[in-house]
Amino acid sequence: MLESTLDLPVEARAVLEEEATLLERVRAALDRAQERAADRAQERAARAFGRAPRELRSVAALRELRDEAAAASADDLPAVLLEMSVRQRLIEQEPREALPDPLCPYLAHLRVDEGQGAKDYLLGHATFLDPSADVRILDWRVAPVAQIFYRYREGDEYEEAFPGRVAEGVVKARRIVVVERGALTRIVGDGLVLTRRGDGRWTLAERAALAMQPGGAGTAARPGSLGVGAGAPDHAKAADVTALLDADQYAAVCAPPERPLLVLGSAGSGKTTVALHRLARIAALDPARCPLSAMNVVVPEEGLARLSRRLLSPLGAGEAQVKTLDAWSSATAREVFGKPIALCDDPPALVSSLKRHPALYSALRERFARLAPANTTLPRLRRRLADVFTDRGFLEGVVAASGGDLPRSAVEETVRHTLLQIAEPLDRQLASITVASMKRALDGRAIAEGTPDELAGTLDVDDLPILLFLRAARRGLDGAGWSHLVLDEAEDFSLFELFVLGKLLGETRSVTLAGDEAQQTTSSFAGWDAARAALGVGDAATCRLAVSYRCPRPVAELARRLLGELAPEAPARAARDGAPVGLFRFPSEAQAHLFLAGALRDLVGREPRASVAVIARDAGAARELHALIADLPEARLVLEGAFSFEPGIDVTDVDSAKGLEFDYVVVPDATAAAYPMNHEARRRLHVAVTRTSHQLWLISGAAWSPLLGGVGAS
Ligand SMILES: Nc1ncnc2c1ncn2[C@@H]1O[C@H](COP(=O)(O)OP(=O)(O)OP(=O)(O)O)[C@@H](O)[C@H]1O
Repeated sequence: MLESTLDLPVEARAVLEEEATLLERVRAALDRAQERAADRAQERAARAFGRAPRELRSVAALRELRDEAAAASADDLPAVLLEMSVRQRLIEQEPREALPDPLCPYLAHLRVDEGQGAKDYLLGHATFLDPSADVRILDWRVAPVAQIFYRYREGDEYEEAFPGRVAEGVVKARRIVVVERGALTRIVGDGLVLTRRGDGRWTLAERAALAMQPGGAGTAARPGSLGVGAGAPDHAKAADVTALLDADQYAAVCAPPERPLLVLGSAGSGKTTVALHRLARIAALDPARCPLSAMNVVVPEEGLARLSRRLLSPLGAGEAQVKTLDAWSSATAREVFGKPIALCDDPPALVSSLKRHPALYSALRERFARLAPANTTLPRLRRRLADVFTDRGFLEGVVAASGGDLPRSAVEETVRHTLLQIAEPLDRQLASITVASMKRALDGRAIAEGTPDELAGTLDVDDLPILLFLRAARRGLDGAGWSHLVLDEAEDFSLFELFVLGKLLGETRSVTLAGDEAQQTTSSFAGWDAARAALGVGDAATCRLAVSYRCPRPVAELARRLLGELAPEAPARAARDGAPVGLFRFPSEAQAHLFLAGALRDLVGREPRASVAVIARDAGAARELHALIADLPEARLVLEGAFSFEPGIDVTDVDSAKGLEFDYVVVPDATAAAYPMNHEARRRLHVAVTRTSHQLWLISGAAWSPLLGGVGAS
């Protein structure tokens, strides 16, 4: 340790020594606590079973018994199995005391002086106190001291009302601490950043200077080279975001649980982070009233659902239910209507747009204002919906009210699709034929498979929220008993979905909506007032996050330019500088692809820990690109959101990548054909580029997208 810090100035060395000593003290205290916990568990076992506890609880002994069982004779087997089950139960019953993880016991260090000498507090995900060792680790979710950490900076005087007292003092030290596999690897103080390099030596940077380096990696991007070192093997792990929350984010996280909250902000400003931290805090504050099993997160896409689960787990909230909108509406429809509903796999995009549009919501409210509750059974609602979607006059009214969002062709397309869906399924038409083989096509498939007849008898997944809305509006829905609800990427929820979710939320009203209108990728957004009203929380407080943390400045600036007139008035402040955006245009698509494949191969060799996304305009384009690098073990085609979040290259499309982030993003088709001059293309390209946390490349094998304006020309 000492030798590895010799190059550092005295003060930096002192900080490092201090943190190393503190970590050592914590580790020793945790070791002792673990031993005590084990002893207590053994005593309990001894009391309960009257047998030598250590021997009973031994996992090794259980393994031996398992081997014995495999070789036991039929006569001996019952006795061996009985013994095994007793031991297994004992091991399972062993109460797990929630001690902090010794390999990463805390995230931050706060030293305060309230007039009686300095006192050290550590913030982590679980509370652990050992006064005799002067160790205080506090759970950030519930400890009042966390307020001081998030609201003040080093040297600040503070005054905070805590339960039963007013705390006054001075912040002596405020440091974010990164511990990886039990070893200190980074200390971020308010004025300095200390990082342990791969060779074990420590380096020092000014905090402000660090923010100006691309990806914090300290390496400049070379023109034509993808990668700034973020995924290099010796790159230190980033600090836990829980320790990084800014004062506005922390205030939103601490908003009263019963108060509905709308969290707005540009891409990468921390909306998901705030929403999930708020959920975790509410559960920790009152686990009896707000059990995690009754907390729900609903998001539009599978990728974000997976990411949300990963983010909730270290916050101690891994048991919260995370669902996609489609999974939620299918499960709810099954529950409410009491039977499974056959769904059409791939409804036409235009029909989906119409079914999610706010103009349809208004029109249906009016049309069914007097629907009798008795007419809200599934068969009757289906019939009424079929009438609606084959009523050209009504649909033309919806298109006219859509303000140009929906083209006239949506009317015919919806009528045609609905007629196929309400046709009598072939199975039923052929019911009189009893020989099964006669109901199969020549290739052995079911006779309707792959034909328009396959649609007969189905509904679209977008019909389910409409059916549920009609049912809920006329007959109500039983509350789901949820204690908190998070709706992320809420700009993509339809008013039907919001209405039904609001009814299920019932009296609780504990809800966090997070969204960004500039990122809407479906036709459903009706404005935040309408969204709040449909959800039944018209009085929700609004919090606007102003700093863009994910994207480096060049990417944030490009993203804003792409939005053009759709950009919010006040630009978000980019938290750091970074590598310039790479722009590469080639005369043909084939050349563009060859160039990209080469750059990706180089990058995974140099930075095996990097996450790279190649975000194509749609699934078909993603498939083609993946074929080019399919031989690379690091390359994965991800179309249904099945992201692994492992290092490597995800070749995917805009819809799948929504809400996610990657070290490096490549848009392989920034062409006029893929992103023409219209609002939808603006928002989609904006979503793609803002997935970047370190470096962005735009590639075109034809004319640049006009949305890039002067950027592409240069
Ligand atoms: N205060 C902060 N300091 C540093 N990093 C932060 C901070 N808040 C959030 N982040 C990081 O910024 C990134 C973006 O956060 P998050 O995904 O919550 O943003 P978002 O607003 O939901 O983005 P999007 O709208 O694009 O889905 C994440 O890597 C998160 O850990």
